[in-house]
Amino acid sequence: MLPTHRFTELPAYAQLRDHYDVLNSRHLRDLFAEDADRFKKFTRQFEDILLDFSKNRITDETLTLLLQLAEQAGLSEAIGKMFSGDVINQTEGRAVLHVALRNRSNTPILVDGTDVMPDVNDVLNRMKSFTERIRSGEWTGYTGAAITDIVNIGIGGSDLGPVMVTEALKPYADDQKLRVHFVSNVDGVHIYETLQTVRPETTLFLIASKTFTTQETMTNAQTARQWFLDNGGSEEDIAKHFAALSTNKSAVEKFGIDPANMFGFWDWVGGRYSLWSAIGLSIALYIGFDNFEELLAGGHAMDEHFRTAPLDENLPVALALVGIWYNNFFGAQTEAILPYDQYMHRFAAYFQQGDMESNGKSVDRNGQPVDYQTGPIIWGEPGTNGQHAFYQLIHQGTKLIPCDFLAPAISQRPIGEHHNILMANYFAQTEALMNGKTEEEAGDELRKADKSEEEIQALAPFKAFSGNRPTNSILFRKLTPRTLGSLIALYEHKIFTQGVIWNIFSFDQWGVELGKQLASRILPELQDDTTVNTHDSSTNGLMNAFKAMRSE
Ligand SMILES: O=P(O)(O)OC[C@H]1O[C@](O)(CO)[C@@H](O)[C@@H]1O
Repeated sequence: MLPTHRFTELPAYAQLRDHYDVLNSRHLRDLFAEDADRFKKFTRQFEDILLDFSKNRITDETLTLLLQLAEQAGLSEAIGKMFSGDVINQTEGRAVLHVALRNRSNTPILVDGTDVMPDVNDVLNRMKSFTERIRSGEWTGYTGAAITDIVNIGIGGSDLGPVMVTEALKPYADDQKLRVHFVSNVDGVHIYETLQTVRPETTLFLIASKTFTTQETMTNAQTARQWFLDNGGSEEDIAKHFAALSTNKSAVEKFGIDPANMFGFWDWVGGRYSLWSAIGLSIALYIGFDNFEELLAGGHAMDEHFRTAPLDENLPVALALVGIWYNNFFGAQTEAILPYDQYMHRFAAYFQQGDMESNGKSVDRNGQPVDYQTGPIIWGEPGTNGQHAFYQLIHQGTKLIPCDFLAPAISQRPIGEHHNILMANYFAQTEALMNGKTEEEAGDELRKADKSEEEIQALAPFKAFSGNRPTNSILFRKLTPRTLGSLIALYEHKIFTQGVIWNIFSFDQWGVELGKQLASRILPELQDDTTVNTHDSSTNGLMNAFKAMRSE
């Protein structure tokens, strides 16, 4: 069990409120002018990853108070409990052990008195030999031809992680010919379009679902199965073309997948933390098992840092505290994740689930409604594309949007001046957001451009930037599997830290249930043309309009 507290009653909370009143009127430009050591003070290094959080509206005192807040919330104890397999997902009665999946040191981790590492290693070994057989062409489809295409069918945590990682690590798949496809949406368009591009005799379907009951995944899996049977495959051939990644053995067998092709995991792996488990099989197939192990090693290295580094040297803790500062004291509603790396184009989408499904809660660990803000809205796109879309609002809008800027020093595809141009934009953006441009400076520029004093007066207010807009810069050497593993774990532990401090449960997701329940009640009502009158007037009206439109 995690310790509980009242977030707003922690002594440091009141001190931070008072401190906010002082700091809110300070400009980042002045904070930098006053303190030559700011960069040194507010950067933290972990292996090849540098976190610079100096361009935040903080001082030494802010950081001290935020660290006290973390200590008073029992963060150190909570970290210990997660790593030791305590039942910290209390509403589901489960431990939270994605860290065990990447525990390369193999130190025992006990759940109910049993070490989970032998089972973890057993599945990893099976994934390794399966991956090698598929990639080498030893495993063949029903015509004797090697597998060329992997279709992962899954949704949420059984999709977003593998999609994000396979995109991010595309350069590591250069050596081989396997293509990966991902089908998640129950919209038939998704499976239709994917099946257009593959052939049954050379395709391996991975049915990825922790529960093996998710409506979208089961529907897509049945459609894939039928397509396979309709296009040359037989029932006996299914064993060569379907594998399951799941915790639910009986449902897998019922679906007709050979238990030898099932790669299991455990209830202590949350869906949105599962890319490190058998759910990562598509990743291993795509980039090879050695690279998959490097990804795990990177995650493990960050775990060890999070578990052992003092809080004030701890990268996930720094990210979490800065986020809390804006979320709970400045009233910021959102956070943008902006990778300056095209291969990371699904990174923000991945952490939309990671963060929002974890910390989108309004009841605290005492079962009481919270009277403070919890998880932020996460969004973002890669730079520089975002600059030409939504950065206007970040620079000059009325909302405070803390942003994380991520970038590699070394491009995976060094072509001409591209990377220097990309990085020039990366550095320019955080500098611009911090410093802004005064009306006076805007006026001087207009004067240099020979504008009349009248024009200057009229235009300067529009050309000024308030600045004082906070950013974190996360600079890393290169987007290797190891570094990506560390970056993912960095954000995972940030989310955990914030959940502990907000006194909420970060590892359940009851908020997704109601919609699922209602959809299964509505589905039979859509199966004929009878007028619907069992809901409110809007839902009835919409369903009846839908029925009328489809029969026109
Ligand atoms: O892997 P499953 O069981 O199909 O679940 C998929 C997703 O559905 C959810 O339970 C809720 O939408 C997610 O947490 C999970 O990642």
